[in-house]
Amino acid sequence: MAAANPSANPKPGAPEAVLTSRCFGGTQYVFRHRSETTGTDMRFAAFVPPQGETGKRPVVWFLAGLTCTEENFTVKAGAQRVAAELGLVLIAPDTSPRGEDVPDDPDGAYDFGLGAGFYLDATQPPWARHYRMESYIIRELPEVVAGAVPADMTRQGIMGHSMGGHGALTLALRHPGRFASVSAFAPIASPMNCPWGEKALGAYLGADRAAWRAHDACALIEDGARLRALLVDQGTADGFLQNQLKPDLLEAACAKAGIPLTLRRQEGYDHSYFFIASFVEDHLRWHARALSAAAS
Ligand SMILES: N[C@@H](CCC(=O)N[C@@H](CSC=O)C(=O)NCC(=O)O)C(=O)O
Repeated sequence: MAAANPSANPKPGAPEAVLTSRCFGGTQYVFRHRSETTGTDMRFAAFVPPQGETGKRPVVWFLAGLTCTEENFTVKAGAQRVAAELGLVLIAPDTSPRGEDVPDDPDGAYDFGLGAGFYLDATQPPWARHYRMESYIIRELPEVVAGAVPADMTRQGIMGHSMGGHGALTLALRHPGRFASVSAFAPIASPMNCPWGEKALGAYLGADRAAWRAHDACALIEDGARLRALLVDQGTADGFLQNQLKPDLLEAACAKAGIPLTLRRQEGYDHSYFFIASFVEDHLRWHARALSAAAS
C-alpha cells in the first residue's frame, strides 16, 4: 500500500493517516504513530465501515502471524466487505516493533525478532526495551484507535492467525472482560510445546519455563483462565499442523476446563491467507453476534 504522507517521528498519541482509501462504502486506513510503549514508530490498519459515519461501531482486532505487518490481513483476507455489512471496525496492528535500534534474530531467522513479537512483554535483554507488544496492544493502542476512528471500545472482539492466533487466545485469557468474542485461524495452541514458541519464549522471557505458562493458551486454561466461547479453524493440509500448531492440545485443555470450543478441521486447507479468506466471513459473523449482545 502506498504511503501518502511519510513524515518522520510523529508525536506520541497522534496517529497520522498514511493511507486513506474508500472501501465497500467505508474507509480503509493505515495509521502511523509514535509509541511510548515500544519506543518506536508503529503502524496499524483500521477499516471503518459505512455505519461509522453516524456513530461508534464494535471493534474486531486481528493479530497476524510470523513475518507479517499490518498489511497482510488488510490486503489478503478480504474481510472488508463483510465488516462493512456488519458494521464492524477492523484493527490490524503490526507484529513487532521495528526500527534501526530494534534488535532482531542474530541469524535473521523469520520466526523471532522483527515480525515475531509473540504478543508479550519481553523481560530479557536486549529484547525488553522495545518488544512490549502486549502492553502496546492492550493499553496504548486502544487509546490511539479510539482517538482516530469511531470505535466503540466497550465492544471488542479479537482474532488472529498462527502466532497471532496464540496472541488472540492469550490476550483474551490474560485480560478477562476485555474481549467479548475470541476466534483464531490455525493458532499456535501451546508455544511451550513447539519449536517456534520454545525459541521465542526462551529468549523473550528467559530459561525458566514456569514464566512461560502465563503466555501459553493451554497452560493459562490449565491454571484457571476461562473464555466464554471460542471458534477455531484449522486446515488439515497446513504444513505447520503437527510440529508447531497442535490444536489437539487446545481441544483437550478446553474440554477439561469446560470451555465451549468450536474447532473446525477444514479439509485440504493450508496455512495461507487463502485459508483465512475462505473462512473470515464466519469469524466476523461469530464476532458480530457476540458484540451485538454485549453492552454498548
Ligand atoms: N516464511 C516462512 C513462513 C512464514 C509464514 O508462513 N508466515 C505466516 C504466519 S506463520 C505463523 O505465525 C504468514 O502469515 N505469512 C504471511 C503471508 O502473507 O502469508 C517460511 O518460509 O517457512
